[in-house]
Amino acid sequence: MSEQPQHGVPIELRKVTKAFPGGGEPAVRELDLNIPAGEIVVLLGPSGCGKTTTMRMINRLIEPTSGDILIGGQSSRDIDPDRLRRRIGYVIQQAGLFPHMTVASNIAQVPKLLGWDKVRITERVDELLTMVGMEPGAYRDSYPRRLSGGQQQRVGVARALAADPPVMLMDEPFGALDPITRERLQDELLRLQDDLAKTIVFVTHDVDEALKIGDHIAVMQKPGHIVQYASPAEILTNPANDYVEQFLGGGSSMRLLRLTKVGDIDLDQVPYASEDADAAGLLTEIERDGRGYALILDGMRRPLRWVFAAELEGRHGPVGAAGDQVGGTIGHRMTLQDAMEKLLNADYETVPVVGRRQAYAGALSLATVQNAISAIKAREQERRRGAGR
Ligand SMILES: Nc1ncnc2c1ncn2[C@@H]1O[C@H](COP(=O)(O)OP(=O)(O)OP(=O)(O)O)[C@@H](O)[C@H]1O
Repeated sequence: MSEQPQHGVPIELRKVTKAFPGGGEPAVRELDLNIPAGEIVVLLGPSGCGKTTTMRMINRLIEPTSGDILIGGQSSRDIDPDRLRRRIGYVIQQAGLFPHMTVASNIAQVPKLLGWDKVRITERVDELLTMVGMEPGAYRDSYPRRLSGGQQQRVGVARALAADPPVMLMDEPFGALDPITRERLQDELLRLQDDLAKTIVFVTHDVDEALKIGDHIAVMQKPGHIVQYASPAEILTNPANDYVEQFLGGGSSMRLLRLTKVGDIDLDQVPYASEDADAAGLLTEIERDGRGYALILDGMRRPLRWVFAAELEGRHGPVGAAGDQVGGTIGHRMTLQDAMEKLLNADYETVPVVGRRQAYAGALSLATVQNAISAIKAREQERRRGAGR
Protein backbone atom coordinates (compact mmCIF):
# COMPACT_ATOMS: atom_id res chain seq x y z
CA MET A 1 0.00 0.00 0.00
CA SER A 2 1.75 3.12 -1.10
CA GLU A 3 -0.93 5.61 0.01
CA GLN A 4 -0.25 7.92 2.92
CA PRO A 5 -0.84 6.17 6.25
CA GLN A 6 -4.07 7.02 7.98
CA HIS A 7 -3.27 9.36 10.86
CA GLY A 8 -4.84 9.06 14.30
CA VAL A 9 -8.18 10.37 15.48
CA PRO A 10 -8.91 11.76 18.95
CA ILE A 11 -10.43 9.57 21.64
CA GLU A 12 -12.49 10.99 24.45
CA LEU A 13 -13.64 9.15 27.56
CA ARG A 14 -16.50 10.85 29.36
CA LYS A 15 -17.34 9.78 32.90
CA VAL A 16 -16.67 6.17 32.01
CA THR A 17 -17.42 3.64 34.75
CA LYS A 18 -17.03 -0.13 34.71
CA ALA A 19 -18.42 -2.20 37.56
CA PHE A 20 -17.99 -5.95 37.10
CA PRO A 21 -20.89 -8.01 38.41
CA GLY A 22 -20.20 -8.88 42.06
CA GLY A 23 -16.88 -7.03 41.83
CA GLY A 24 -17.41 -4.63 44.75
CA GLU A 25 -15.94 -1.21 43.96
CA PRO A 26 -15.90 -0.35 40.24
CA ALA A 27 -12.78 -1.32 38.27
CA VAL A 28 -12.97 2.08 36.56
CA ARG A 29 -14.72 5.03 38.14
CA GLU A 30 -16.10 8.06 36.26
CA LEU A 31 -12.99 8.38 34.15
CA ASP A 32 -12.54 11.48 31.99
CA LEU A 33 -9.68 11.38 29.51
CA ASN A 34 -8.95 13.29 26.31
CA ILE A 35 -6.50 11.57 24.04
CA PRO A 36 -5.38 13.92 21.25
CA ALA A 37 -5.11 12.63 17.69
CA GLY A 38 -1.67 11.31 16.79
CA GLU A 39 -0.36 11.11 20.36
CA ILE A 40 0.90 8.26 22.47
CA VAL A 41 -0.93 8.36 25.77
CA VAL A 42 0.33 5.99 28.44
CA LEU A 43 -1.89 4.57 31.17
CA LEU A 44 0.54 4.05 34.04
CA GLY A 45 -0.25 2.51 37.40
CA PRO A 46 0.08 -0.53 39.64
CA SER A 47 -1.64 -3.84 39.07
CA GLY A 48 -5.40 -3.70 39.41
CA CYS A 49 -5.80 0.08 38.96
CA GLY A 50 -7.99 -0.41 35.88
CA LYS A 51 -5.56 0.17 32.99
CA THR A 52 -6.54 -2.88 30.95
CA THR A 53 -10.23 -2.42 31.67
CA THR A 54 -10.01 1.19 30.43
CA MET A 55 -8.19 0.13 27.29
CA ARG A 56 -10.58 -2.72 26.52
CA MET A 57 -13.56 -0.43 26.81
CA ILE A 58 -12.13 1.64 23.97
CA ASN A 59 -12.43 -1.26 21.51
CA ARG A 60 -15.56 -2.62 23.23
CA LEU A 61 -14.03 -5.88 24.34
CA ILE A 62 -15.58 -4.67 27.60
CA GLU A 63 -18.75 -2.56 27.61
CA PRO A 64 -18.80 0.41 30.01
CA THR A 65 -21.44 0.34 32.74
CA SER A 66 -21.98 4.05 32.18
CA GLY A 67 -20.39 6.99 30.45
CA ASP A 68 -19.43 7.45 26.85
CA ILE A 69 -16.38 6.92 24.66
CA LEU A 70 -15.99 9.00 21.52
CA ILE A 71 -13.64 7.86 18.79
CA GLY A 72 -13.01 10.47 16.14
CA GLY A 73 -16.01 12.31 17.59
CA GLN A 74 -18.38 9.34 17.21
CA SER A 75 -19.77 7.43 20.18
CA SER A 76 -18.35 3.91 20.18
CA ARG A 77 -21.84 2.65 21.09
CA ASP A 78 -22.94 3.67 17.60
CA ILE A 79 -20.15 1.74 15.88
CA ASP A 80 -20.63 -1.97 15.25
CA PRO A 81 -18.07 -3.75 17.54
CA ASP A 82 -16.57 -5.81 14.70
CA ARG A 83 -16.17 -2.75 12.51
CA LEU A 84 -14.77 -0.82 15.45
CA ARG A 85 -12.14 -3.46 16.17
CA ARG A 86 -11.00 -3.47 12.56
CA ARG A 87 -10.28 0.23 12.91
CA ILE A 88 -8.36 -0.27 16.14
CA GLY A 89 -5.10 -2.22 16.14
CA TYR A 90 -4.51 -4.21 19.31
CA VAL A 91 -1.15 -5.43 20.57
CA ILE A 92 -0.83 -7.49 23.73
CA GLN A 93 1.96 -9.00 25.78
CA GLN A 94 3.56 -12.01 24.10
CA ALA A 95 1.99 -10.92 20.82
CA GLY A 96 -0.90 -13.40 20.94
CA LEU A 97 -0.06 -14.78 17.50
CA PHE A 98 -1.83 -17.89 16.24
CA PRO A 99 0.80 -20.65 16.51
CA HIS A 100 -0.59 -22.75 13.66
CA MET A 101 -0.50 -19.86 11.18
CA THR A 102 2.52 -18.46 9.36
CA VAL A 103 3.72 -14.94 10.06
CA ALA A 104 2.10 -13.80 6.81
CA SER A 105 -1.27 -15.35 7.69
CA ASN A 106 -1.17 -13.85 11.16
CA ILE A 107 -0.55 -10.39 9.73
CA ALA A 108 -3.14 -10.86 7.00
CA GLN A 109 -6.05 -11.63 9.33
CA VAL A 110 -7.84 -8.29 9.20
CA PRO A 111 -7.11 -7.57 5.52
CA LYS A 112 -8.64 -11.00 4.75
CA LEU A 113 -11.73 -10.17 6.78
CA LEU A 114 -11.94 -6.93 4.84
CA GLY A 115 -11.91 -8.92 1.58
CA TRP A 116 -8.66 -7.57 0.13
CA ASP A 117 -7.39 -9.45 -2.91
CA LYS A 118 -4.35 -11.74 -2.63
CA VAL A 119 -1.88 -9.48 -4.37
CA ARG A 120 -2.75 -6.53 -2.20
CA ILE A 121 -2.48 -8.67 0.95
CA THR A 122 0.93 -10.06 -0.05
CA GLU A 123 2.25 -6.60 -0.82
CA ARG A 124 0.94 -5.27 2.46
CA VAL A 125 2.43 -8.14 4.49
CA ASP A 126 5.85 -7.54 2.93
CA GLU A 127 5.58 -3.81 3.44
CA LEU A 128 4.68 -4.28 7.12
CA LEU A 129 7.44 -6.80 7.79
CA THR A 130 9.94 -4.36 6.31
CA MET A 131 8.43 -1.57 8.39
CA VAL A 132 8.98 -3.49 11.64
CA GLY A 133 12.53 -4.42 10.64
CA MET A 134 12.05 -8.03 9.48
CA GLU A 135 13.21 -9.25 6.08
CA PRO A 136 9.99 -10.48 4.36
CA GLY A 137 11.73 -13.25 2.41
CA ALA A 138 13.20 -14.70 5.59
CA TYR A 139 10.15 -14.50 7.84
CA ARG A 140 6.94 -14.44 5.77
CA ASP A 141 6.50 -18.23 5.86
CA SER A 142 7.89 -18.84 9.36
CA TYR A 143 5.77 -20.03 12.25
CA PRO A 144 5.66 -17.93 15.42
CA ARG A 145 7.44 -20.56 17.56
CA ARG A 146 10.53 -20.15 15.37
CA LEU A 147 10.77 -16.47 16.28
CA SER A 148 12.37 -14.79 19.30
CA GLY A 149 10.14 -12.90 21.73
CA GLY A 150 11.16 -9.59 20.18
CA GLN A 151 10.41 -10.83 16.66
CA GLN A 152 7.02 -12.14 17.76
CA GLN A 153 6.26 -8.74 19.21
CA ARG A 154 7.30 -7.07 15.94
CA VAL A 155 4.90 -9.35 14.07
CA GLY A 156 2.24 -8.43 16.65
CA VAL A 157 2.77 -4.75 15.82
CA ALA A 158 2.71 -5.49 12.07
CA ARG A 159 -0.55 -7.39 12.50
CA ALA A 160 -2.11 -4.54 14.46
CA LEU A 161 -1.12 -2.10 11.71
CA ALA A 162 -2.26 -4.33 8.84
CA ALA A 163 -5.40 -2.47 7.84
CA ASP A 164 -3.81 0.89 8.67
CA PRO A 165 -6.09 1.69 11.62
CA PRO A 166 -6.11 5.24 13.00
CA VAL A 167 -5.96 3.93 16.57
CA MET A 168 -3.67 1.40 18.27
CA LEU A 169 -4.13 -0.09 21.71
CA MET A 170 -0.98 -1.58 23.20
CA ASP A 171 -1.33 -3.50 26.47
CA GLU A 172 2.10 -4.02 28.03
CA PRO A 173 3.38 -5.00 24.58
CA PHE A 174 7.02 -5.18 25.65
CA GLY A 175 6.43 -6.47 29.17
CA ALA A 176 7.80 -9.97 28.56
CA LEU A 177 10.99 -8.93 26.74
CA ASP A 178 14.54 -8.65 28.05
CA PRO A 179 15.66 -5.06 28.77
CA ILE A 180 17.77 -4.64 25.62
CA THR A 181 15.13 -5.96 23.23
CA ARG A 182 12.57 -3.91 25.07
CA GLU A 183 14.52 -0.68 24.61
CA ARG A 184 15.08 -1.45 20.95
CA LEU A 185 11.38 -2.03 20.33
CA GLN A 186 10.49 1.15 22.23
CA ASP A 187 12.89 3.08 19.97
CA GLU A 188 11.40 1.50 16.89
CA LEU A 189 7.86 2.23 18.00
CA LEU A 190 8.83 5.90 18.38
CA ARG A 191 10.46 5.89 14.96
CA LEU A 192 7.38 4.28 13.37
CA GLN A 193 5.12 6.74 15.15
CA ASP A 194 7.10 9.63 13.62
CA ASP A 195 5.81 8.51 10.23
CA LEU A 196 2.45 7.01 11.16
CA ALA A 197 1.11 9.51 13.74
CA LYS A 198 -1.47 7.03 15.04
CA THR A 199 -3.40 7.65 18.21
CA ILE A 200 -1.85 5.12 20.58
CA VAL A 201 -3.05 4.12 24.03
CA PHE A 202 -0.21 2.29 25.74
CA VAL A 203 -0.57 0.45 29.05
CA THR A 204 2.42 -0.17 31.29
CA HIS A 205 3.37 -0.29 34.95
CA ASP A 206 7.00 0.54 34.09
CA VAL A 207 7.74 4.17 34.94
CA ASP A 208 10.77 4.46 32.64
CA GLU A 209 8.86 3.00 29.73
CA ALA A 210 6.01 5.46 30.31
CA LEU A 211 8.38 8.43 30.51
CA LYS A 212 10.14 7.40 27.32
CA ILE A 213 7.14 6.47 25.20
CA GLY A 214 4.38 8.83 26.30
CA ASP A 215 3.53 12.22 24.87
CA HIS A 216 1.22 12.35 27.86
CA ILE A 217 0.92 10.00 30.82
CA ALA A 218 -2.22 9.25 32.83
CA VAL A 219 -1.12 8.04 36.26
CA MET A 220 -3.88 5.79 37.58
CA GLN A 221 -4.74 4.72 41.09
CA LYS A 222 -7.00 2.00 42.39
CA PRO A 223 -9.98 2.02 42.15
CA GLY A 224 -9.87 3.02 38.48
CA HIS A 225 -9.25 6.75 38.44
CA ILE A 226 -6.61 9.15 37.14
CA VAL A 227 -4.54 11.12 39.65
CA GLN A 228 -2.42 13.05 37.16
CA TYR A 229 -2.55 13.51 33.41
CA ALA A 230 0.43 15.45 32.09
CA SER A 231 3.59 15.34 29.98
CA PRO A 232 6.51 13.20 31.21
CA ALA A 233 8.61 16.24 32.19
CA GLU A 234 5.70 17.77 34.08
CA ILE A 235 5.05 14.54 35.96
CA LEU A 236 8.72 14.28 36.93
CA THR A 237 9.21 17.88 37.98
CA ASN A 238 5.77 18.42 39.43
CA PRO A 239 4.09 15.24 40.67
CA ALA A 240 0.49 15.94 41.65
CA ASN A 241 0.67 14.30 45.06
CA ASP A 242 2.57 11.85 47.30
CA TYR A 243 1.06 8.87 45.50
CA VAL A 244 2.54 9.97 42.15
CA GLU A 245 5.85 10.87 43.78
CA GLN A 246 6.09 7.47 45.46
CA PHE A 247 5.08 5.66 42.32
CA LEU A 248 7.83 7.45 40.37
CA GLY A 249 10.38 6.47 43.01
CA GLY A 250 13.69 8.33 43.37
CA GLY A 251 16.23 9.42 40.81
CA SER A 252 14.06 11.95 39.08
CA SER A 253 17.05 14.07 37.99
CA MET A 254 18.72 11.08 36.36
CA ARG A 255 15.41 10.31 34.70
CA LEU A 256 15.23 13.85 33.40
CA LEU A 257 18.68 13.39 31.89
CA ARG A 258 17.37 10.33 30.11
CA LEU A 259 14.27 12.18 29.04
CA THR A 260 15.85 15.45 27.98
CA LYS A 261 17.15 15.72 24.45
CA VAL A 262 20.35 17.62 23.69
CA GLY A 263 18.33 19.91 21.42
CA ASP A 264 16.09 20.87 24.37
CA ILE A 265 18.80 22.61 26.41
CA ASP A 266 20.84 25.78 25.92
CA LEU A 267 23.94 24.77 24.01
CA ASP A 268 27.34 26.45 24.09
CA GLN A 269 28.06 28.82 21.24
CA VAL A 270 31.66 28.64 20.07
CA PRO A 271 33.13 30.82 17.31
CA TYR A 272 32.99 29.14 13.91
CA ALA A 273 34.05 29.89 10.37
CA SER A 274 34.45 28.27 6.97
CA GLU A 275 37.80 27.19 5.52
CA ASP A 276 37.93 30.27 3.30
CA ALA A 277 37.46 32.65 6.24
CA ASP A 278 40.29 35.07 7.01
CA ALA A 279 42.67 33.59 9.62
CA ALA A 280 43.43 36.94 11.27
CA GLY A 281 39.72 37.77 11.51
CA LEU A 282 38.97 34.40 13.10
CA LEU A 283 41.83 34.85 15.58
CA THR A 284 40.30 38.16 16.69
CA GLU A 285 36.99 36.41 17.19
CA ILE A 286 38.58 33.58 19.18
CA GLU A 287 40.35 36.08 21.43
CA ARG A 288 37.14 38.00 21.95
CA ASP A 289 35.33 34.76 22.86
CA GLY A 290 38.05 33.83 25.37
CA ARG A 291 37.76 30.06 24.95
CA GLY A 292 40.84 29.90 22.77
CA TYR A 293 39.46 27.87 19.87
CA ALA A 294 36.95 27.84 17.05
CA LEU A 295 35.18 25.34 14.86
CA ILE A 296 35.72 25.11 11.11
CA LEU A 297 32.64 24.11 9.11
CA ASP A 298 32.37 22.86 5.55
CA GLY A 299 30.14 24.37 2.86
CA MET A 300 27.10 22.58 4.30
CA ARG A 301 27.87 23.77 7.82
CA ARG A 302 29.10 20.35 8.92
CA PRO A 303 31.86 20.44 11.59
CA LEU A 304 35.32 19.67 10.18
CA ARG A 305 38.07 20.76 12.57
CA TRP A 306 38.85 22.51 15.80
CA VAL A 307 41.35 25.31 15.31
CA PHE A 308 43.26 26.87 18.21
CA ALA A 309 44.42 30.45 18.61
CA ALA A 310 48.13 29.46 18.48
CA GLU A 311 47.63 27.88 15.06
CA LEU A 312 46.31 31.11 13.63
CA GLU A 313 48.78 33.54 15.12
CA GLY A 314 50.72 35.53 12.52
CA ARG A 315 48.77 33.97 9.65
CA HIS A 316 47.18 35.86 6.82
CA GLY A 317 44.71 34.71 4.21
CA PRO A 318 42.21 31.88 4.46
CA VAL A 319 42.13 29.47 7.43
CA GLY A 320 42.52 26.56 5.01
CA ALA A 321 43.41 23.19 6.50
CA ALA A 322 44.56 24.47 9.91
CA GLY A 323 43.37 22.64 13.01
CA ASP A 324 42.61 19.13 14.28
CA GLN A 325 39.86 16.95 12.95
CA VAL A 326 36.69 16.96 15.00
CA GLY A 327 36.64 13.55 16.71
CA GLY A 328 32.91 13.06 16.75
CA THR A 329 29.63 14.88 17.02
CA ILE A 330 26.53 14.67 19.20
CA GLY A 331 23.13 14.54 17.51
CA HIS A 332 20.51 16.98 18.75
CA ARG A 333 18.05 14.12 19.34
CA MET A 334 20.43 12.27 21.63
CA THR A 335 19.47 12.16 25.31
CA LEU A 336 21.65 14.09 27.78
CA GLN A 337 22.57 10.77 29.34
CA ASP A 338 23.93 9.39 26.05
CA ALA A 339 25.61 12.71 25.32
CA MET A 340 27.42 12.50 28.67
CA GLU A 341 28.76 9.10 27.70
CA LYS A 342 30.16 10.60 24.48
CA LEU A 343 31.64 13.58 26.29
CA LEU A 344 33.40 11.36 28.81
CA ASN A 345 35.07 9.49 25.96
CA ALA A 346 35.85 12.49 23.73
CA ASP A 347 39.31 13.83 22.91
CA TYR A 348 38.30 17.42 23.60
CA GLU A 349 36.20 18.79 26.41
CA THR A 350 33.77 20.31 23.92
CA VAL A 351 31.95 18.30 21.27
CA PRO A 352 29.98 19.88 18.40
CA VAL A 353 26.24 19.22 18.34
CA VAL A 354 24.66 18.66 14.94
CA GLY A 355 21.06 19.01 13.87
CA ARG A 356 19.42 18.15 10.58
CA ARG A 357 21.76 17.06 7.77
CA GLN A 358 24.61 16.99 10.31
CA ALA A 359 24.72 20.79 10.31
CA TYR A 360 26.37 22.53 13.28
CA ALA A 361 23.83 23.51 15.94
CA GLY A 362 25.99 24.37 18.95
CA ALA A 363 28.45 22.67 21.26
CA LEU A 364 28.30 20.64 24.43
CA SER A 365 30.67 20.11 27.33
CA LEU A 366 30.21 18.32 30.64
CA ALA A 367 29.87 21.74 32.25
CA THR A 368 26.92 22.53 29.99
CA VAL A 369 25.25 19.26 30.92
CA GLN A 370 25.94 20.01 34.56
CA ASN A 371 24.29 23.41 34.16
CA ALA A 372 21.28 21.72 32.63
CA ILE A 373 21.15 19.34 35.63
CA SER A 374 21.34 22.33 37.97
CA ALA A 375 18.52 24.04 36.12
CA ILE A 376 16.39 20.90 36.44
CA LYS A 377 17.17 20.68 40.16
CA ALA A 378 16.39 24.35 40.64
CA ARG A 379 13.03 23.83 38.98
CA GLU A 380 12.34 20.88 41.28
CA GLN A 381 13.30 22.91 44.38
CA GLU A 382 11.09 25.72 43.23
CA ARG A 383 8.25 23.24 42.88
CA ARG A 384 8.80 21.83 46.38
CA ARG A 385 8.89 25.34 47.82
CA GLY A 386 5.65 26.05 45.98
CA ALA A 387 4.08 22.87 47.34
CA GLY A 388 5.19 23.69 50.90
CA ARG A 389 3.52 27.06 50.94
N1 LIG B 1 -13.74 -9.80 34.20
C1 LIG B 1 -13.62 -9.30 35.43
N2 LIG B 1 -14.47 -9.62 36.41
C2 LIG B 1 -14.35 -9.10 37.64
N3 LIG B 1 -13.39 -8.22 37.99
C3 LIG B 1 -12.51 -7.85 37.06
C4 LIG B 1 -12.55 -8.38 35.73
N4 LIG B 1 -11.55 -7.82 35.02
C5 LIG B 1 -10.89 -7.00 35.87
N5 LIG B 1 -11.46 -7.02 37.10
C6 LIG B 1 -11.03 -6.24 38.26
O1 LIG B 1 -10.97 -4.88 37.89
C7 LIG B 1 -9.85 -4.25 38.51
C8 LIG B 1 -9.01 -3.58 37.44
O2 LIG B 1 -8.41 -4.60 36.63
P1 LIG B 1 -7.51 -4.29 35.37
O3 LIG B 1 -7.12 -5.57 34.75
O4 LIG B 1 -8.16 -3.28 34.52
O5 LIG B 1 -6.25 -3.63 36.07
P2 LIG B 1 -4.81 -3.32 35.47
O6 LIG B 1 -4.44 -1.99 35.99
O7 LIG B 1 -4.81 -3.50 34.01
O8 LIG B 1 -3.93 -4.41 36.18
P3 LIG B 1 -2.71 -5.29 35.59
O9 LIG B 1 -1.54 -4.38 35.47
O10 LIG B 1 -2.53 -6.32 36.65
O11 LIG B 1 -3.17 -5.85 34.29
C9 LIG B 1 -9.13 -5.31 39.30
O12 LIG B 1 -9.52 -5.20 40.65
C10 LIG B 1 -9.61 -6.61 38.67
O13 LIG B 1 -9.64 -7.63 39.63
